[in-house]
Amino acid sequence: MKTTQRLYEAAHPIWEQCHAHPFVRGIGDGSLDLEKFQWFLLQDYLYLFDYARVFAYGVVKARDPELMRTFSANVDAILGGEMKVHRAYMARLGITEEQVFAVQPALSNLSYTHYMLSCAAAGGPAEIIAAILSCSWSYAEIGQRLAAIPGAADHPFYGEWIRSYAGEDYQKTNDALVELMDQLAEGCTEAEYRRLEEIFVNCSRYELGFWEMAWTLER
Ligand SMILES: Cc1ncc(C[n+]2csc(CCO)c2C)c(N)n1
Repeated sequence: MKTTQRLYEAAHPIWEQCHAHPFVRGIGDGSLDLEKFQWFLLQDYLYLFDYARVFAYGVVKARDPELMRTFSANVDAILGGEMKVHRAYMARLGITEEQVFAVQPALSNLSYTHYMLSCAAAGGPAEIIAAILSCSWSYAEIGQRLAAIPGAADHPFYGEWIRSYAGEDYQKTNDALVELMDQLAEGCTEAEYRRLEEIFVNCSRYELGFWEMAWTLER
């Protein structure tokens, strides 16, 4: 069985809780409170800077120049591309970047990003991709599932969010990370695999916590 298939199965029950979470369902049926989405957006914007830093650790730790380029391209894509959707929503909601940086990260957010950063600092490229993958992959699946709900992708407010994660570009970016995880885990021992699974499952737990943080407006 592929490494990523094992990882997927290990995290599956937590991912199902993400799909069933009222925040995610609310994006799908358009009923989500704007206040909750706005809080999510502010927290997520802060999250993305640390997420980019996790990839930056990959640039430092990679021995192979091609892998270095991959990590570097991801840093660039997050700081440029991923943040475009956020900035577009911030413009619609009248939020400036200065206002975002004045916000304190919720502990669920801070704990999540610091966990990823500590895994990246202690580990190598495989641990870094394991830490990054549940974020990328779970959003790819959430985007696809939400886009399959009739009318959801055409919602005047939440449609753009759904289309960006369900879109081909984003799905391809995620597929490349899934493939990279399998490459980097090739030939690893069972003990090394267990460490990757521990990281992947913990990050999935943090993903669930992030939805809950936004839903409860955790300060
Ligand atoms: C809490 C949280 N988890 C996942 C993502 C999704 N995400 C973050 S960066 C990126 C680009 C691919 O590496 C994607 C899809 C998010 N925005 N916020």
